[in-house]
Amino acid sequence: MPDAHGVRLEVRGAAWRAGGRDIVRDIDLVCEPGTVTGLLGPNGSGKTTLINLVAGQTRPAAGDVLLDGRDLHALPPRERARLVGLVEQQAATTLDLTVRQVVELGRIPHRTGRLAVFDTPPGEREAVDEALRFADVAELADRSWQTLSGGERQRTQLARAVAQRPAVLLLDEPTNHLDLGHQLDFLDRVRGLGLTTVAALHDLELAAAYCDRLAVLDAGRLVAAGPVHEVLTSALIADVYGVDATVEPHPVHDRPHVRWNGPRRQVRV
Ligand SMILES: Nc1ncnc2c1ncn2[C@@H]1O[C@H](COP(=O)(O)OP(=O)(O)OP(=O)(O)O)[C@@H](O)[C@H]1O
Repeated sequence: MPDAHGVRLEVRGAAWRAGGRDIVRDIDLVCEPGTVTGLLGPNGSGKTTLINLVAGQTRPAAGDVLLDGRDLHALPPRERARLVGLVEQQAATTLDLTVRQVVELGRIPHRTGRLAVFDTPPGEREAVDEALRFADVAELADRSWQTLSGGERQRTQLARAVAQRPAVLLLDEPTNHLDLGHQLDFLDRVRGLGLTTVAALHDLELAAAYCDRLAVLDAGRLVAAGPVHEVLTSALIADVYGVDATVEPHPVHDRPHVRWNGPRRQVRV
């Protein structure tokens, strides 16, 4: 598995525009090395947009993304691809690849010379095998990607990102196809990687249980960021999600536990 070698990620005044409007703007966010940051916010609030900016997939219209002080968007593409691993919300491909071949794609940024895409060099097979085991997809290695279930695809994409051995791991709603057991297992394993991780999550319970810090987007603006217990309050849930909820310490793990009572507008006071 990758050593704990996360870098410091800093987003400074970042903005991105499309369709004549600001999709995100004035985003200032610091993620210390090896920490897990949960990115929260309602549908359309800009989580995927911010993740794509940090992944180097899109360029900010304003501001910077810095990795250990270096401008991510100024790095050579291959170096950027080595440093940042991305598990997208819905990874689609029409190619008929096996699970092993999908995971091998994670090694491409590390290759030098004129090796064919699936011509795995000696020594690299180990990284791929480790990643397959890590994400619990080793038994699926020879299966066609096209035949996988949603959860199996998500775990395969995690294996690809782990095989890449990045310094920053970006996860866009990584647990949305996973059953409860695999959700807990997935986030537990991700924490164990020790990478600087940003995960867009809709499940507030999971975010509270597995993240060190939370960052909350609302209509493209960062409205809160900080340690989980400071950010995840009933006032924030009411403001951002329009939901009446009670937040109290979880009886087992002492992290915030969210109990929703209903949409805010229907709650009588
Ligand atoms: N290329 C684009 N052109 C126009 N609008 C866009 C474009 N990309 C994203 N948007 C809009 O920007 C907003 C933010 O989208 P984004 O996918 O970042 O939200 P999100 O917080 O990830 O949402 P969800 O929780 O639904 O996945 C949405 O209103 C979306 O429709």
